[in-house]
Amino acid sequence: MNTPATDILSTAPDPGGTAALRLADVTVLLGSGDQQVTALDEVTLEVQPGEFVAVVGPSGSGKSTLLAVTGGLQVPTRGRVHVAGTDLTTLKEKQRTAHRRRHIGYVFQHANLLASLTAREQLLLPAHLGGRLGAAARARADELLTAVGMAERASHRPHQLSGGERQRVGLARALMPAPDVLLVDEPTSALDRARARDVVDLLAEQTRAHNTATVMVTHDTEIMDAADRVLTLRDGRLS
Ligand SMILES: Nc1ncnc2c1ncn2[C@@H]1O[C@H](COP(=O)(O)OP(=O)(O)OP(=O)(O)O)[C@@H](O)[C@H]1O
Repeated sequence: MNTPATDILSTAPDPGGTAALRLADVTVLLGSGDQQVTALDEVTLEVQPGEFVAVVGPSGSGKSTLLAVTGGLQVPTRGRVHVAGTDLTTLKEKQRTAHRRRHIGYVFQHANLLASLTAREQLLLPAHLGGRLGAAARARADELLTAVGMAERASHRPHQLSGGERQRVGLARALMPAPDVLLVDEPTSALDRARARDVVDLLAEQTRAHNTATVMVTHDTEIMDAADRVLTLRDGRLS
């Protein structure tokens, strides 16, 4: 009997599908021997463009490992990680770095701004270092600073900004290369409740405005409602 065409199609390899981010059966083992830990255990996750997913989990549940693997900083022991249609696990380190710079934006726990640069310069630095600092980069930086409500503080340095304002600059900087995937690590841990709410609402808004597939890891359960989907990580398993 012939196999119907639909069956062939449904089983055909689909490297990325429509998802901007796709993790398939990702397992990460860390350490060795008696000390070996399963940091991620068969994690499968798809995130569509414009979707904001929050991953909550207690300390040691695998949140940092999930971000490291998704961001191409760490290669999983097993499984596949597709970002913008490319399987990061098949790339050599140099290609992976290039793919990461082009397709992934990162918002850090403490913004990680450079002390000597103004807010605007933080956004322009990669273009400057890459010899691409032209009118288009400047216009994009200004547009993003406006989008995150920081246009009037564009000339301020980090010590002249509040924690929430620094996070806004960090978000604008992450959006500069128009990434397909935005990875966010505990963005509210240094903020009071009102500022945490502002930052997470802004993340949701910017995810939609820029059509990024956003994954935020956090242990802060009060900010979860801003996400489209909330997943829980426990002992390396995602549910
Ligand atoms: N280099 C390593 N060698 C062995 N085990 C490790 C290593 N790094 C992390 N682990 C373990 O892997 C598990 C997952 O760690 P991970 O840092 O991803 O958790 P986390 O949820 O981010 O924790 P936290 O919220 O405290 O930062 C933990 O049990 C941790 O102890």
